[in-house]
Amino acid sequence: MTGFRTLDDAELAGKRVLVRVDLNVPMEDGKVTDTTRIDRILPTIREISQKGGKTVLLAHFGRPKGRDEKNSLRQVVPALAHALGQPVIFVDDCIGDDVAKAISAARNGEVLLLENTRFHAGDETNDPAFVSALAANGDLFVNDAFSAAHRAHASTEGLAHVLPAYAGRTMQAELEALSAGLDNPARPVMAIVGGAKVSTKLELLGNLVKKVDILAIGGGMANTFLAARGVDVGKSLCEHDLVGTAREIEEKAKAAGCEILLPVDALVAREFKANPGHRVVPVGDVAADEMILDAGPLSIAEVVLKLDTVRTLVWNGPFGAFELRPFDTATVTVAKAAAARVKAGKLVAVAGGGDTVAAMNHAGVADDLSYVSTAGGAFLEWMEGKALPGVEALRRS
Ligand SMILES: Nc1ncnc2c1ncn2[C@@H]1O[C@H](COP(=O)(O)OP(=O)(O)O)[C@@H](O)[C@H]1O
Ligand SMILES: O=C(OP(=O)(O)O)[C@H](O)COP(=O)(O)O
Repeated sequence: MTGFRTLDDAELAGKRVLVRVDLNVPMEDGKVTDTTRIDRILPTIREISQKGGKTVLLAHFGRPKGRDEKNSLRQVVPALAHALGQPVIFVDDCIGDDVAKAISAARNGEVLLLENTRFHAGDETNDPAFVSALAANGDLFVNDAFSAAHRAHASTEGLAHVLPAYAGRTMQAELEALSAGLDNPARPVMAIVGGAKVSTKLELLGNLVKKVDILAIGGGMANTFLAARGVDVGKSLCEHDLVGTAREIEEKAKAAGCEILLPVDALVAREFKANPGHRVVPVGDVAADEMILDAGPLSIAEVVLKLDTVRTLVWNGPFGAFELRPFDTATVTVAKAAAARVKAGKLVAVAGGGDTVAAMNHAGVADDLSYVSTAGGAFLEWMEGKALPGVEALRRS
């Protein structure tokens, strides 16, 4: 890979190597339910250990406001240690003397995981004092978190300016695979954007509609667009204060000649749990106390038909609450349809995002798509053609 220093360029023996990774993994009852993000960082950690460095992992989990046990990275330790096949030393802060002592006590080749960087406000504000406090415990910085590279945070961007900085093996692999698959995508291109992170992903659809021919919208994102069209979505996940933005995106799509597909029917329920009483309704018939939890059969059929008209698919965000049956139906059906077309050589399909990867694994197609990225928001911003702060900071000056 040109333009970046990689682990090939780093002198690692005896060094304290701060490695930014993405451990924002799907969890249920305190257990990791999809280990893809963990599995992808293993090559970097193992290489640092083999070359005699101490790996000091930095990561965020969730979007905490201050310290909160629910978002502690301690709960990720068993899955990480199991995948790595060696113990992981957990330190319950990411800056300060206790961190320094734990690193100094560790032997070369050992692996430490520091507590959630977002427990300190300075991470997200990229506060220079917090950057210095993080940097005090490292000799080198390796960024292996492509999926968090759209964030200009202290642990993703700031550190690269104060320590010798290198791209990790996953960062390298993601950039190479996305460039190879999508730099000049075969047209027409369809994007599917769903999921729950409506406010952070809605804005970027305004640019995405200029890059793709069809945009199929699902999940909480679709509910916000439906509300913008005057549909009553009941208790559904929906950012009502963003309906103006949704309308603007529809206008931009029209101007750019991008077709927007919204669900015409839905699976609705009164409770957010597996196998509740649910019904299939046209989107105009959602009762005030019901939630849309998945796209309905007509909507699924429309998306599957469109797959036959496009040559490239990019996908972030599930169509529904796929962790709960039967609200995995739309995501699983479309995933299988995409995988079949990839297998037949008719489609290049790239899917990405922490929960999207889990959904593709759940559908049993993760190995059948053209590429599965660990990144969701970062992947969409990369698709838009935006410079990602975490990547830009790694470029050789
Ligand atoms: N209609 C819906 N209502 C509530 N949650 C939904 C709905 N559709 C999808 N979701 C949720 O969206 C989450 C994934 O969203 P997001 O974090 O944006 O995806 P990713 O991590 O792949 O980028 C899943 O946990 C899923 O349950
Ligand atoms: O899970 C992540 O992104 P994704 O949901 O877009 O895949 C990353 O860890 C970034 O998390 P953030 O969107 O809270 O900054």
